[in-house]
Amino acid sequence: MRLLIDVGNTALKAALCLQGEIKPCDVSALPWRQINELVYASVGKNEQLNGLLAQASAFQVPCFEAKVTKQLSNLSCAYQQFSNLGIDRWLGLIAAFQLWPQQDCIVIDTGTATTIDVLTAQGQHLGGWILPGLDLMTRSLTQNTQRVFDDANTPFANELGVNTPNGLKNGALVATLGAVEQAKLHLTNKKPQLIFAGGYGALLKAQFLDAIYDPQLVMKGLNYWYELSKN
Ligand SMILES: Nc1ncnc2c1ncn2[C@@H]1O[C@H](COP(=O)(O)OP(=O)(O)O)[C@@H](O)[C@H]1O
Ligand SMILES: CC(C)(COP(=O)(O)O)[C@@H](O)C(=O)NCCC(=O)O
Ligand SMILES: [K+]
Repeated sequence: MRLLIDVGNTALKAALCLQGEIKPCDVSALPWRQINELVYASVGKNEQLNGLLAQASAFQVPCFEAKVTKQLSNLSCAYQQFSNLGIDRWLGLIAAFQLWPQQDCIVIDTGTATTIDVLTAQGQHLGGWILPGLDLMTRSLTQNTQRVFDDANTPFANELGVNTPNGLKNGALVATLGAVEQAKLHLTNKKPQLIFAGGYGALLKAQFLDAIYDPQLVMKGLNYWYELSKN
């Protein structure tokens, strides 16, 4: 069994991969004796990750860290300084390229930040954008203004705001949706496959026709990275 670990700026996510099936798991109750290798990706330092790596070595489980490369199979990274690209973004691109081959894709991962990456059918990463995540957007305003306030029961909606929490939340949503529309302009094919992942992925996916929400996208990318890199 393969343990997959994805460390973001907010949370560490874990999953177990068995015969190609990826299932989220709880790191506090890991079947260490059935784990053959630990494959991980991290966008920053993380104490919890260090603890897991220490446990892995205690159980003699080999560990492999995913890194961004300029090229991986037919996928190529837009960044000259490819090591500066967030590994989560690279993994999302790997998963999109493997799952939707010969298809222009836009990968949107909503975590602490919302990242948007444009990928051509030929596997060329054209680049993308880094936006504050929806909660980061709303928090930055409530914490830096006197009269903008939020309301936990107000949903994010693609509508004009008719009160302060509406204006705040809907503004964060439409800013993010607008960026996705802008990303489409960088592809000649006007109907690229939109692939959403991350905490608000389902919410964003619902705003578009024929879009995909895959909460395990980054984990699938991590697994593909390992398969493609170990050979
Ligand atoms: N189930 C959820 N419902 C709503 N928001 C979520 C949920 N999970 C995550 N989020 C949002 O995404 C952020 C963290 O999600 P995650 O994908 O774990 O981020 P990261 O990859 O940056 O660690 C949270 O700050 C919150 O904004
Ligand atoms: C933008 C990110 C922080 C998103 O990570 P997350 O929201 O998952 O914590 C991450 O992709 C990152 O650290 N990127 C490095 C800068 C870049 O991608 O250009
Ligand atoms: K993420």
